[in-house]
Amino acid sequence: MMFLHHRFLKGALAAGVAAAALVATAGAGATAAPRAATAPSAQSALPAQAVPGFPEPTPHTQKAYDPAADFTAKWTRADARQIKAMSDPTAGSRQNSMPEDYTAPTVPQNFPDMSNGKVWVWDTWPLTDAAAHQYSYKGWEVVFSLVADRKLGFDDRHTYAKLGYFFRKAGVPSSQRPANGGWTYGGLVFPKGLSGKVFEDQSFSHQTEWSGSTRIFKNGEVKVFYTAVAFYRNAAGQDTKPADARIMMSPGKIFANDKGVWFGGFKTHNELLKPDGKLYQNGAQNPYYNFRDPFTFQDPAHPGKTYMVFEGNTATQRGTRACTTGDMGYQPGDPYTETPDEVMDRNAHLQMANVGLAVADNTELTKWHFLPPILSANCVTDQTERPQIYLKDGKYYLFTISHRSTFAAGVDGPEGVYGFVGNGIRSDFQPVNRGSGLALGNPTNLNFNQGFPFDPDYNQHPGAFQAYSHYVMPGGLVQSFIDTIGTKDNFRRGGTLGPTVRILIDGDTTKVDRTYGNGGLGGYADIPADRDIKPGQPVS
Ligand SMILES: OC[C@H]1O[C@@](CO)(OC[C@@]2(O[C@H]3O[C@H](CO)[C@@H](O)[C@H](O)[C@H]3O)O[C@H](CO)[C@@H](O)[C@@H]2O)[C@@H](O)[C@@H]1O
Repeated sequence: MMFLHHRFLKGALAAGVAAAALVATAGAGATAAPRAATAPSAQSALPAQAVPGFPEPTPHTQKAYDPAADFTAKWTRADARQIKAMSDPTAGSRQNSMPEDYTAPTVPQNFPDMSNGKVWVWDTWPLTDAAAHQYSYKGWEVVFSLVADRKLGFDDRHTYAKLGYFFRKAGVPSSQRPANGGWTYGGLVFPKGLSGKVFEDQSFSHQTEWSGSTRIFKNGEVKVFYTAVAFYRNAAGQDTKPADARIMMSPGKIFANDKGVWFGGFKTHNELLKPDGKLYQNGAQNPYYNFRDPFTFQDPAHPGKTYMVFEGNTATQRGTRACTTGDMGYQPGDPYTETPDEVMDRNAHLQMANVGLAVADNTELTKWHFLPPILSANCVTDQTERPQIYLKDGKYYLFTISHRSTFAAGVDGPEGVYGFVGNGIRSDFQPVNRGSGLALGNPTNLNFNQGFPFDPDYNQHPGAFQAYSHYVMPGGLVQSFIDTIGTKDNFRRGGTLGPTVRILIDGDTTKVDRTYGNGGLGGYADIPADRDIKPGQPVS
């Protein structure tokens, strides 16, 4: 069965009404901020060739700071412009095509379904310890996924999302697994009704569980970190989110026998954090604020402490003209520069993403406090989603995902993974790959000069929306879910995990490994554990 994809709808509607379509989507529960509240996108009115030349990326020192310090690295507009600089065939490009090194191979439309039609599946993460080692438990690999009933349209899934899990036998080579990865759907993780108790106003029309990470400790103890979101029906019959999202933690236990895996506990749901309006924007400041996707970890440089990165926004009132010269990031002599006022006149200041940092105040991980954000993308993009800290060769990588539609006026990039490298969890992070930040994008027929939103060339590539919500695993393996494959006249929605790909991470570069799997495409839903744990065994 095919569902009409809202992206293609927007593409067909063209720029004049696209902003209205975005507002409508947001009213139905989306948190992607429209670029302009009332007017059509300012960027669509730009001349076809708005960029006469390219700036250099902003220099970033990668210097490390104390995690509690008040230093926030910037992903600047000059940095983000490198995405175009390395892909535009006409404009003195560094590369003369969208570089294959940062582009995922195209996924075919005849993909298998990992849940065999039971549920829609999207954001997914493995069972790990605080160092991101992926554990099997008594010989079973386990993953956690946002799931929703297949009776819903795929784009309605966010409003009804719950946390589910899958398991499969560990230690089987990908080539010997069934095409869909061989996972068994275990059902929902939490007992019904508990994750929504945190909201003072219980009159929500529905309440959802968003992403997330799950950590394993000794004796089969697990802690699930997730985002609680409540939707309230307004007089016009739309679902809105007046209550701030909460970052939550619920402790439970994993059990397994030779037949499979199940969980107990999850009776207590602890509220850890809600946006404070000082470091992290809240709903009173912006109805389209983003606050979610906790990822917890320990930093070898700060033993005994547990940290969390999460998706946030700069804490200004929506519409505040808060972007600075530093957010632009241009250097003296750059052939192309913009002033903050120029870009804010085009509403770029409605896109104010950051990556947040918090630290636990107790060993039970039930009490936390905010630290200043580690990265801001003011006037660059509105969403830096599902951030994760990834340690390799003594470097600290910050990976995050971003939609094309959330880039600010005048900057652009494909759906995919963006990466930043530094020397600590708080660092002057340098965007990877020619200073752009693009680590792994969906394949596109990019023509960045046609303006937002959804230029026809972009949408004509069947892979432009093939994958989202990537998660970078040990060994550079990257898993993601399939969103839509095809063009507007012939497409198939996903709702299942796509083929795992591998990126080679080396210093400030990443590169798609096309020798991995079949031309770079590994097994579908292939999330291999790299450690096995028995009950009672300490987890490193
Ligand atoms: O389901 C919520 C979790 O999913 C994440 C990452 O996948 O957020 C994705 C996000 O985008 C989806 O909705 C958009 C608008 O409806 C749509 O344009 C996009 O294609 C979808 O992937 O979901 C929220 C809510 O709709 C939106 O703000 C995000 O961009 C993750 O961050 C959430 O925990």
